[in-house]
Amino acid sequence: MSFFKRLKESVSRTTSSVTEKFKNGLSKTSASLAGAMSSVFSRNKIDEELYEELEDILISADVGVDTTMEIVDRLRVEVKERKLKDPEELKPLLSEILVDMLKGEGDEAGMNQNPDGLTVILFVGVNGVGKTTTIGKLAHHYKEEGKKVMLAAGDTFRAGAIEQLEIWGDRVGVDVIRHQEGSDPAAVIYDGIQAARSRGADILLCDTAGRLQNKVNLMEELKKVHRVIGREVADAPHESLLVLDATTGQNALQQAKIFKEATNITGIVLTKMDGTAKGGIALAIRRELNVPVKWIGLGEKMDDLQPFNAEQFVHALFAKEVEKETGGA
Ligand SMILES: Nc1nc2c(ncn2[C@@H]2O[C@H](COP(=O)(O)OP(=O)(O)OP(=O)(O)O)[C@@H](O)[C@H]2O)c(=O)[nH]1
Repeated sequence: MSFFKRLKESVSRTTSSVTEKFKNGLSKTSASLAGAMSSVFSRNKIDEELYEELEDILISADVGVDTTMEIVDRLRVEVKERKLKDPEELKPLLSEILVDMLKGEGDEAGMNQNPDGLTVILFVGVNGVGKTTTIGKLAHHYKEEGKKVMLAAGDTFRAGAIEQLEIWGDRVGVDVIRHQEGSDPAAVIYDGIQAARSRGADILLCDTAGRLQNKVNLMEELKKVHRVIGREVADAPHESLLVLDATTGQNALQQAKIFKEATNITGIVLTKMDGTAKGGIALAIRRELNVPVKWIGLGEKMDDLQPFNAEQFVHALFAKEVEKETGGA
């Protein structure tokens, strides 16, 4: 069976609204990639020039130089092994390689949760990347699953951050634990844990301030937060998610590298994918950081935050080609 057929089968296992969300959210990236690639695939033979054109396209989609080289090298090997001659045959092969690379080495992008007690999830990232919005959307997601969710307003540094989280708390209908602006984030999160326990919450989502200007401060603050959480709840935080704005491209990658040096990151949330034509950044982040992308922001609505899925992602990029080959069946 061709890879496009397999891809279609695999995405049809989730509800069609999820597939539509991925397709709509990634339509800018898909349009720009598909447009650029059509000239590659309509060449009359697979040669060095074709590979070079493909490299340029991937790099300009923010896939990053190292990741692009890895993709094209794998393509060359497979073309030789499978004895492919027609550039058209590269489309499904390229999609297959992208799915494989986005999946990583078998580590599923699922969220680690406490099987018997409170799950604590920590959010880190610089201001303006969509951290508060992501916490709000995730609170909505878990509430829809029937979980009791609470929020801890640990970004005590940025003016307005606490109020913004409270607005989300009201909107979603979950309690927010807060202190005064400027207070100790670890103390807010400590109180959050106590309140979550006494109110029987399943999940506590903790905001933090993302001060990148001073790495030592950032490190110390996050270390203290981790220490407090770990002392109160065994094996917590269960996830430490770094929120990155996809529209900032290679800058997001740089931020991620600094955060990764400062603290233990278990997953990435890539926001605003709907606002960029350079969604290739997801690949660069996955490969260069070796941290799974766990959630993806595909729009501003509450249910536009989706669990990341490599097949859905690649399917959305090549949706037109998949439909063409599988005949819309
Ligand atoms: N289109 C789109 N917009 C998003 C997405 N995620 C967040 N936003 C928007 O990005 C803007 C910034 O989001 P915030 O949540 O305020 O940013 P923030 O990271 O919390 O800022 P700090 O509180 O300073 O950390 C808001 O207007 C959000 O609606 C997304 O996936 N798609």
